[in-house]
Amino acid sequence: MEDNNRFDPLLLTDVPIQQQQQLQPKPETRSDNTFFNTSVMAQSHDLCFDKIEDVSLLDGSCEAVRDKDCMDPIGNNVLDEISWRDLSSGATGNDQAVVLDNGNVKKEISWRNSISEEIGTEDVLDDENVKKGYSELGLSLTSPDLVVCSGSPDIPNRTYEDSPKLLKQSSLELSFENGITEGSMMKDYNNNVDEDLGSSEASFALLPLASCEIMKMDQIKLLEEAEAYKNHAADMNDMSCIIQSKINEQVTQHEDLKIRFNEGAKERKELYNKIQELKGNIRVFCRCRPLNSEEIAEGASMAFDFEASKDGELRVKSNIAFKKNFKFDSVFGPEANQVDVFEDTASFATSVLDGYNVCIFAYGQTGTGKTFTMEGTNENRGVNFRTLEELFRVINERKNQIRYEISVSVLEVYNEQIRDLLLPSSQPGVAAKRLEIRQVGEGLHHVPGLVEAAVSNMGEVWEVLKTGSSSRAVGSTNANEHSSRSHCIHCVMVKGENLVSGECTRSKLWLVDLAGSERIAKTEVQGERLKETQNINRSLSALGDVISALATKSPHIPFRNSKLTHLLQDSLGGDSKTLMFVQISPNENDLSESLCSLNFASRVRGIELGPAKKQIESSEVIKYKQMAERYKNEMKNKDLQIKKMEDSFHGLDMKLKEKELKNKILQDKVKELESQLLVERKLARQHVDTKIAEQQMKQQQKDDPVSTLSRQPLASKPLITQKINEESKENQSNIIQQRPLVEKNTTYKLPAPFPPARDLVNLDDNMENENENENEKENNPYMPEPFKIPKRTGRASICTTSQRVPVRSVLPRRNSLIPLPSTLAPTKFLPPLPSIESDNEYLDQPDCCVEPLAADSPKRSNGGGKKLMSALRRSLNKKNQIKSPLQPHQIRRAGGLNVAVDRVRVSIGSRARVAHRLVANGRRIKQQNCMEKERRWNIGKGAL
Ligand SMILES: Nc1ncnc2c1ncn2[C@@H]1O[C@H](COP(=O)(O)OP(=O)(O)OP(=O)(O)O)[C@@H](O)[C@H]1O
Repeated sequence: MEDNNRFDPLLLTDVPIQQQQQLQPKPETRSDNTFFNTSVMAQSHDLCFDKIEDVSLLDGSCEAVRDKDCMDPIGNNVLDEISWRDLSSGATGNDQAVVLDNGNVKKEISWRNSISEEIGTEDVLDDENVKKGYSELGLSLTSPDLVVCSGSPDIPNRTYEDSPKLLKQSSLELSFENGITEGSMMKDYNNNVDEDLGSSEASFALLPLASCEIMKMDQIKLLEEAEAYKNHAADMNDMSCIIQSKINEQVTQHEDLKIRFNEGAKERKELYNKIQELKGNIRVFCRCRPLNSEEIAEGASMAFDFEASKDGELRVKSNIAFKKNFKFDSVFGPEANQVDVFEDTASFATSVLDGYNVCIFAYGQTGTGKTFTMEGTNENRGVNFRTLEELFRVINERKNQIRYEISVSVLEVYNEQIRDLLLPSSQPGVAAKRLEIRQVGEGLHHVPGLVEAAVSNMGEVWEVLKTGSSSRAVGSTNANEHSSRSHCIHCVMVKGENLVSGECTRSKLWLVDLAGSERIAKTEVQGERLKETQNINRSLSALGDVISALATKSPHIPFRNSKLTHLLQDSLGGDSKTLMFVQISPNENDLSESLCSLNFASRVRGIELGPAKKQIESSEVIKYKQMAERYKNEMKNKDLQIKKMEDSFHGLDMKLKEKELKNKILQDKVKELESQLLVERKLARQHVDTKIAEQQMKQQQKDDPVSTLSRQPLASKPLITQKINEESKENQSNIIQQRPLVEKNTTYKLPAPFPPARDLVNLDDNMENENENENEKENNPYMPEPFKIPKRTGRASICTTSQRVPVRSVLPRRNSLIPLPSTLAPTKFLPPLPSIESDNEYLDQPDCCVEPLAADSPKRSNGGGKKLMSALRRSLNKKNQIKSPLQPHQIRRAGGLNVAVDRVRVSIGSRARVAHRLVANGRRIKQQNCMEKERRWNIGKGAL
């Protein structure tokens, strides 16, 4: 069995299993034990040749092998052996000659086994010789196949021509008969050995016999081994099948495990993210730059142990006095590239598209790689570019469900001033437009007037980023050749509209590259750089205060202490997701600064703000927003209208004042005219009286010349006339003084209900008559009671007709003897106003009534009286006209004002101040009127 397990390296290693199977001997060949039987020999030969053929098959052909491996001694021997075998079988020609019985075979075997013992003597075959012989024969039990195939390399070169000699020898050997004893055989054999030992040929002579024996042995072994091979091959086949299936099983199991592991890792990450979100959505990544060439040249050593650091842990090297480990969400060592860093950052880009506000900012000491991480270089683009690239990638993925609009703004906070880096004027050295932060809603801050560049692809994005970057304030310091002297902020505004649900989102992504904190003593900055550094440090310390307040859940968070914190208020306040890159230097010399940054970052990581809020705008909200916008516009328009109205009111107010002034002037004039008119009227009346008296006298004289003579002439009462004249003058002045102003009529109230229009004139007449009579009475107490005209309806004229007026039996006497002026002063009158209003006004003024003519006046019948009456009427009209032009205006205006005030009240609602002013104006006017009235009354009283 042990042999069975021994595999020929040639067969097992180089020959495929199938070919090995072909090499197996046929099982029938084992059924016959007769080795020297022709058939057995033939079989054995066949087997050998088969084997050799197979060998030749492996190498191409026997010939090929021979040609190819002619220098190989083993190969040569094998081939020689084969050729010899061919020849020997062919040369004997008689199969019977080689027939041996089983007993001989056994003997032969036993001899072989005992040969070494029996030879025993030095001169026969010592061990060495046996070994030599064996080796010469190529006997090798350990490699039975090679017994056939190999010869000893020590065997001298034999040629095919040697074969007949060997064959002859072989034939001799094979001619032993069955009865040959072991001893004789040994003897003969020894003799032969003795004979042949001396010469090399003798050894060759032994070969055929040995070869046969060996062949027999080989035959057996070959058969056994062939069987074993066969079995083994079958086993191997089975085994290989099993192994193959096991391998397949393992592979599938491995794949399965791999998938499950990935799923598990993903789930773990999601859960971790959820925990982070619940904690407060501030995540902190730590990144350390590699040592730069200068540091390497100086022989600086690494302050951190990144190899030992794992799973977000940062270990400070132990040889340093201060030992501390920090824990962050991710730690990127010096060997980490931009792709590695962005791998963990990409999820934030997706969050922006999902409607969350996101803020990513880099913080750290100057020269630690903040700008490298955020902006990167052309070859190694940073987070800014990659995040936008990711945005567009996801937008493209979601293009069938959601429509997005992206715009980018770039600004910087330089020396506590906000500058727009996309404005063309923002070139270095050019005074930039100053911008301020405004609160546009609850928790929403905005910088009005900031340029928002709409971008739709990465080409446009890159242009915007380049423009912003080129305008940024950069200076050279000891710590960094291209040190950022300002906080650079990219604001990406994302508007999303879900095409299916109609849900709208409006979110912002802030990408902030902070200016580096630096120790002034260390960097030795001066002048402008010093000022910049102080501002940078101040704003970073304000950021630190905000972080501390947030961490301690202070009720007041000092966001407004710096422009930077004011801008980042929305991001740090809790509604958004925040990622902070804390950048550190690997140099041991910078350890104190690095530790400061790391402590700060740890505090940031400890802040718990609660989950981020999705910035959703539902369709309803949008509708209401649009409505609010519309109303806002309408309000704006109304405000404009009100302003216009205010202006026009102001103009009207001015005009009103002007007109009041004019009015006053006119009133004065009216007063003057009225007094003039009164005088004229008195004069006219006197004249008329005189005329009447004259006529009466004449009439009386005619009727009764005697009595006329006995009567005291009118001229005999001069004193009375004089008295009357004096009284008349006094009355006149009193009347003028007592007479109210025309405008007073606007507030003057009629004592009785207003009479119908048609009665006005009659009423007028009656009133005039009454007044007249009273005046007359005053003037002349002896005067008899006048005749009262009964009230009539219908249109009445001042110029009454003789038919309408009843003849008075006794006419009153007039005492006035003052002569009339030759002509009345011509006055230009405007045509009388036909309105009732004017009549009313007229009626409102009892002092201004036209004196009625006596119904029995002889003037009625003559033209002179008519003329006078018409002159009086014209005068009266003139008075009316002089008085009235302003009055209707005033009334109308007052009405207009009221209406306007009402309108204003209706239209502007809360804007009552305009109306108030107008009302106040109205009130003022009224007050003025009252005061005027009072004043006049007082004057009047005083006069009385
Ligand atoms: N991870 C990195 N790999 C290779 N080089 C880096 C890395 N980080 C930074 N650098 C290099 O270090 C130098 C300083 O980096 P950078 O200007 O980004 O620092 P900074 O923190 O922005 O400085 P400052 O605050 O002064 O602006 C640059 O030359 C940059 O290329």
